[in-house]
Amino acid sequence: MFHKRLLKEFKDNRKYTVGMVLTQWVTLLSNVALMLTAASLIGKMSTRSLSASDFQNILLTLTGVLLVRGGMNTLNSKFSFLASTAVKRGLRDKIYRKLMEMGSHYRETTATSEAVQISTEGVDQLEIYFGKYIPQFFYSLLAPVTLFFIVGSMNMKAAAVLLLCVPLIPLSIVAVQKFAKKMLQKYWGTYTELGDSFLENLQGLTTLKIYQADKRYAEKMDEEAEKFRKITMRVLIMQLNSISVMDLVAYGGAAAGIIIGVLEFSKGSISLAECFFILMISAEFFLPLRLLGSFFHIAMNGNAAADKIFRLLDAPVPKKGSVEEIEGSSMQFENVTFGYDDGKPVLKNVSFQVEEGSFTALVGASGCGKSTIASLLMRYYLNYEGEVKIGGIPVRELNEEALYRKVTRIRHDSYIFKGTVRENLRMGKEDASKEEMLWALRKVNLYDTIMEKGGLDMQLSEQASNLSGGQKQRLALARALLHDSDIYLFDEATSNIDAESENQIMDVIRELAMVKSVILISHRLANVTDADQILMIQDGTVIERGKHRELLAGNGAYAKLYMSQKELEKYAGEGAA
Ligand SMILES: Nc1ncnc2c1ncn2[C@@H]1O[C@H](COP(=O)(O)OP(=O)(O)OP(=O)(O)O)[C@@H](O)[C@H]1O
Repeated sequence: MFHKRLLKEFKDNRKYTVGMVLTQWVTLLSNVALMLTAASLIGKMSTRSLSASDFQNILLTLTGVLLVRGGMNTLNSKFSFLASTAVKRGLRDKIYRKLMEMGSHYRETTATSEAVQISTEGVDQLEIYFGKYIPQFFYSLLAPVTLFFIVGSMNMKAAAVLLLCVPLIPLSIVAVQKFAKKMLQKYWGTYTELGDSFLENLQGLTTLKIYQADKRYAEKMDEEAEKFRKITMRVLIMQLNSISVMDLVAYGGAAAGIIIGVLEFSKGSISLAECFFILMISAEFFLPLRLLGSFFHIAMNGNAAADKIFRLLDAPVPKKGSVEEIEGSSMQFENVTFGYDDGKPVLKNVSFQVEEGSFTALVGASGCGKSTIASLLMRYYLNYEGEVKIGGIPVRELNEEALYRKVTRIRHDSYIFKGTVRENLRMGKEDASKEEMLWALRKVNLYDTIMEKGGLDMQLSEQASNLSGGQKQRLALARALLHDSDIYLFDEATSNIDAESENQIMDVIRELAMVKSVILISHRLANVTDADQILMIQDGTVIERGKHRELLAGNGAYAKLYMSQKELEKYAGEGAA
């Protein structure tokens, strides 16, 4: 019935729940007063003993009831609003803080689309849960008992029949609940899956178009949408059916009470006025529970959403490091073994040292583990054996801010934000002066291009789609230069771009390597020949290490790969000529 954890987390909301129950109860009492007055009026009409003061009474009662109902409704809506906004704000705040705490690690437990869905629609589902369902639950217990005593004071038999029929509604709700819980979980699962593929397909639309796979994927998404439509329809059918069952019970119960009332009147046990009152009030025994039943499915949906929200809130947060300052900029891998979720080791007993201010290149076939090494240095994963150190301090102990001040990673798909060039550059250095920004643009040979397009105020579209691939990557490099960290990790920073941009970027990297510690991951071995050390990686293991000349002389895997690339580039060059 209730999500215990939700109630515990928001126990401050109890005062609003009490307020809502009380306002509904006072409204019920005022309705009873009105019905009693109306019933006595009818009674007097039957005995022809009606006087002018009776009309006055009913008018006064009616005005009083209207005023009380109006006041109570306003109060009720206010409490409902306060309860639901407190929950929505509280939960969204918790989700936000959790996501901030987890940083990029949140993706290990929750897909981005799911995080968005649960913090928007998921949280909205709880509005009715707290604002309507919970108070209605308690009011549904209070109302029939109150009415039992009022009707019981007139006729115990009718009151007992009405009260005994009331539990049939919750019984039907419990029966539906058993069936509904699984269905609603499935509904949410299908919903988030659909959101996931929608987001992914939208982001990859250009790729899908290029490979003419958009139609196939559209059909796949249609199938998923159809699956979602079917489960939504099943949920709606279940809700409608259960409301029909509740209606049957509610109106059946009220009819039973009315029949008893009429029989009692015909036996002379109650007056006509009392009979009329029972006739008018009997439905009130059931209406609160019936309304509860209609909120029930929304509440169950809220329960399923709450499960998802708490799964995110309970996800383990990677241990925060406490070291706030890193002195040196050397790097060490000491017997590091690591695998992703599937447990298969990607890095096997990797050890190497990068001296402060030196230039190290990581090379090897695709999938051998180069980027994984960069990810461990960036502290993206902590569940490895061995030790990864920066400046002699294990990265596990490093505070993320300190690490990001120390290390800048530039990937082949660096993210450029929609906005001006200035805004993007200032991500690298918040207080960068105009001169510094222009210096960085000159360094990466982008100054003239940007000046032609509006200078630092040039508007960049989403993902900088109004720049070429090479320009975009050079802008990312300019931003990284402004960051001015002691360590730079270039992770395939020159892949997929034109040769001119590649050469310009490589010139900057070489220059940078004279004053900073640089690790360069590159497929193209011609780019790494100047490195102080080259690590040749194969299947997650460092199989060769040394300078370019040493490795060539060794005639091992590196030498073979270098020669074969050289041959290929020679043929390509000749072909182009
Ligand atoms: N997030 C991840 N989850 C699971 N497996 C992953 C993940 N990232 C990489 N892998 C796997 O780990 C292995 C090493 O990947 P990694 O990206 O480190 O290789 P790489 O040498 O950088 O490759 P490339 O040169 O193609 O970029 C691959 O088999 C890859 O499939």
